[in-house]
Amino acid sequence: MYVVVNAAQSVDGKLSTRRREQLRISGEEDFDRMDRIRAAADAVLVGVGTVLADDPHLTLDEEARRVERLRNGRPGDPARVVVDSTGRTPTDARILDDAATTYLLVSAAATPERREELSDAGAEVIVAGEERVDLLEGTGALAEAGVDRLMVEGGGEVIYSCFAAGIVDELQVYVGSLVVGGRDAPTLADGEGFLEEFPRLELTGTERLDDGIVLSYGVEGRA
Ligand SMILES: NC(=O)C1=CN([C@@H]2O[C@H](COP(=O)(O)OP(=O)(O)OC[C@H]3O[C@@H](n4cnc5c(N)ncnc54)[C@H](O)[C@@H]3O)[C@@H](O)[C@H]2O)C=CC1
Ligand SMILES: Nc1nc(O)c(N)c(N[C@@H]2O[C@H](COP(=O)(O)O)[C@@H](O)[C@H]2O)n1
Repeated sequence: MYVVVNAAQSVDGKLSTRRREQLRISGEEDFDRMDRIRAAADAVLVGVGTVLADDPHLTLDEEARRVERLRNGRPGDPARVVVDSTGRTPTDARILDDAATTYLLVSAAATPERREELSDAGAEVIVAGEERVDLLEGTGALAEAGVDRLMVEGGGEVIYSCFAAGIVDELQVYVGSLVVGGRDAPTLADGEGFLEEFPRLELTGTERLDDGIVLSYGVEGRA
């Protein structure tokens, strides 16, 4: 499976404010670029923190659906994936509507009753891990379900875990021209943080879009 992480951050590395409310960092050109990455993916993944904060839909806009998905011979939207150990995704979340398949990666900590409720709400529930979702196991199950190319949109906890699990092949970051600040505001990679064996990146491209810049990286050690 090929994994591409895409996110938008402020100049000081924040994904949103300390209140964790959705913050528009990208402009129109960058949202179009994001849509093209979504269109090329078999599935788009976020953490439950993002679902609770943003209630995202994670579908394509009409133009991306028409041009990109059809061009790749795969009409329709990519699947949606939520990393959600205990099954906190609300059953009326937009991500559970019938616009596309939605996989919920839960752990054994999600009760059978909660798994059934989420399944009744339309989710394909996959159990991976004991306490927290085990991303290697979870992405392995997604690969078995036919996901060859996965886009990770965030937030900071899940992006960190993807790097820690060693599954990231490519990182694209849009750096918007604003300062957000706040020691408790989510950043591109939160979690525990690395003390050694930092993921090393190779800068593969830069592009000015809107009033910001896209930085593209490959991850060293990934073919
Ligand atoms: N600017 C951007 O591009 C984006 C911004 N955001 C922002 O990020 C914020 C949400 O980010 P976070 O709070 O970091 O939440 P998150 O979306 O990264 O979800 C983290 C949660 O997922 C669950 N989880 C289960 N297994 C896990 C594992 N193995 N590793 C990590 N998490 C696991 C935990 O409950 C954890 O708290 C919101 O403010 C949202 O608006 C989110 C996506 C993109
Ligand atoms: N690329 C990007 N730029 C921003 O400025 C953002 N705030 C985000 N957030 C992500 O986009 C999701 C919204 O998806 P829908 O429009 O609901 O499909 C949100 O949940 C974040 O993942 N991304």
